[in-house]
Order: sequence, then C-alpha cells, then structure tokens
Amino acid sequence: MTVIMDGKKISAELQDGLKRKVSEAAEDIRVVTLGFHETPSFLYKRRKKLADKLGIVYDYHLISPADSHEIMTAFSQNQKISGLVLDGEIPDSLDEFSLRLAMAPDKDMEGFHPINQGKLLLGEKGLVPPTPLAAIALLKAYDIPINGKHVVVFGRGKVVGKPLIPLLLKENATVTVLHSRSKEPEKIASQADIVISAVGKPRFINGDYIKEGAVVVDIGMSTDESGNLSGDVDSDAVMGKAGYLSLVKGGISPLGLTMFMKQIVDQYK
Ligand SMILES: NC(=O)C1=CN([C@@H]2O[C@H](COP(=O)(O)OP(=O)(O)OC[C@H]3O[C@@H](n4cnc5c(N)ncnc54)[C@H](OP(=O)(O)O)[C@@H]3O)[C@@H](O)[C@H]2O)C=CC1
Ligand SMILES: Nc1nc(=O)c2c([nH]1)NC[C@@H]1CN(c3ccc(C(=O)N[C@@H](CCC(=O)O)C(=O)O)cc3)C=[N+]21
Repeated sequence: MTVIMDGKKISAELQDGLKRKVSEAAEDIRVVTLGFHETPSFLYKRRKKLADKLGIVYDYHLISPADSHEIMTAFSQNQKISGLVLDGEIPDSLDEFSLRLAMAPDKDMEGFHPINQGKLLLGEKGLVPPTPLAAIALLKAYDIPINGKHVVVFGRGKVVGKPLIPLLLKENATVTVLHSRSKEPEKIASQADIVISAVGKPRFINGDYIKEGAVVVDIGMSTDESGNLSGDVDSDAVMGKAGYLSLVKGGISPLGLTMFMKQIVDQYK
C-alpha cells in the first residue's frame, strides 16, 4: 500500500499557527517583491494569495536595471520591511550576484543570499530555500526517519537539489545526488530508502527506480506533451510499490509556499 503524503493538509495546520503569529505581531509584517516586469510572475500571485490569507502585507515593486541596486539597498535598510524577494527573470545586463549581495540577508525570503547559502553549508542558522525545507518538513510530519537512511536526490539545481544536500546531511542521511551526467540512475535510485526528485522532466521515474516500500517525493514540475502539469514521477507506475508518495499536486508546492512565509513570520516572537 502507498500512503499519499498530503502537503496541503500539513500546510493548512502550519498556516493556522502563522495566522495567529501575524495577528499578534506588534506591527505589520511587510514583504516587498522586486520585479523587472510590468506583470508579476505566476509565483508572485500564488505567494500574494497566501500572504493575504495570513495577514501579511505583500507588495510588488517595479524596478529597472538602472535603479535596482539603489532600491534593493533602501528596502534592505527600511525597518518597516521584513522580507524581500526578487521576482521573475533578471535582465542579462545585470550582475545578479551583486544585486543579491545588496539584499539584507535577514530579509532574504528565498535563502539565496551568499551569506545564507554559506550558513547553510556551515550548518549555521540562517534563511533557507523554502522548497527543500518543505521536503524535510513533509518527511518529518509523516514521522519518516532520515537519520542513517540512504536518500537519492535527482537534480542539482540551486532552487531545490543543491540546497537539499546540506539539509539532508544535517539530518544524518547518506546522500547521493544524480544529475544529467549520472550513469545507471535506476540502479542507484532503486537502492534508496528515500527518493526526492527535482528535475522537471515529465514522469521519467518509473517503478524500476524505486525500491519496494521506499519513500518518493516528487518536486519537479514540467508540462507534458499534452500541455498538462506533470511531475518527475510516473505515479501510476510507482503507486503500490512505494511506501509513501508525495505527488507534484498537493504535495511540496503548497508546503513550499507556507515555508516561504513561515521563516519570516518566525522571526517575530
Ligand atoms: N513543487 C514546487 O513547489 C517547486 C518545484 N520546482 C521545480 O523543481 C525542479 C528543479 O528546479 P531547480 O532546482 O531550479 O533545478 P534546475 O531546473 O535548475 O535544474 C534541473 C536539474 O535536473 C538535472 N537533470 C536533468 N535531467 C536529468 C536526468 N535525466 N536525471 C537526473 N537529473 C537530471 C539537471 O542536471 P544538470 O545539472 O547536469 O544539468 C539539473 O541539475 C524544476 O522542475 C522546478 O520547476 C522548483 C521550486 C518549487
Ligand atoms: N525560486 C523558485 N522558487 C519556487 O518556489 C519556484 C520556482 N523558483 N520556479 C517555479 C516553481 C513552481 N512553483 C509553484 C509553487 C506553487 C504552485 C501552486 O500551484 N500551488 C497551489 C497548490 C497546488 C497543489 O495542490 O500542489 C496553491 O498554492 O494553491 C505551483 C508552482 C514554485 N516554483
């Protein structure tokens, strides 16, 4: 039997606590999204919807390459702003690394600031990329042991796969990372107790990749040949074989959005 892990339910429980904390905070919790495009991204809209629900003030501020550093510095110093995010594509003309350096590390909602990335590697407390954090939180919510387990991560992207490595090591997992150049992925993945996939290739993980009873967390998002949202995992093939399965819908996405808000709200005691 395969237990479907319900990220939506876990996030609803966390959101109740967050809502209370926001309402008890002495002042407004204010997050500013900086974007280079007239129309905010899809992700901004998802985050805005959740912020409204939690009572967090969440705004979009249009910037241009010419004024981006100045605005980032000003918002970083502004005591009334708790969180900052960069939205959408960053123009090629701009040095993204140096723009990220201008953000106050303690307002960095996505955990991309080099200080936060360094802290993550060193095991120091800092703001962590929320999607991989959600993967750890989901395993813990289902009392799935990580300590001493073999975890195979598909993907080494900066949003999910790479930050998962230090997070899993902190939990004492044995970590194997597979990427586009890895050989014999089925052979390696089928030895894992836990498989977490963050690639973005429709349904490539079939039953051959999964050990009987293993835990499977699907994070990768893509559109398949019919134009539908697809995960990395062929859920029909894995269903019945996996012990636990987090599907691309109702799994990590809602929990990732919640963790995104949680880290900033938790700074308010
Ligand atoms: N569910 C959610 O809420 C969220 C989902 N996502 C999704 O997670 C995925 C990962 O995002 P991100 O971290 O930015 O990673 P990237 O999209 O930057 O990179 C994808 C990674 O997958 C690897 N890869 C490609 N083909 C294979 C393969 N056949 N086997 C193993 N690995 C492969 C690439 O390898 P190489 O490095 O060799 O090129 C690369 O490391 C995306 O699909 C994204 O949409 C992201 C955030 C939130
Ligand atoms: N730096 C970065 N961070 C991200 O978090 C990130 C990213 N890049 N690139 C693209 C993906 C995609 N992604 C989604 C999140 C929520 C829903 C979503 O639809 N959420 C639904 C729930 C859907 C469900 O039930 O799973 C909701 O909030 O109601 C979709 C997609 C984040 N991503």
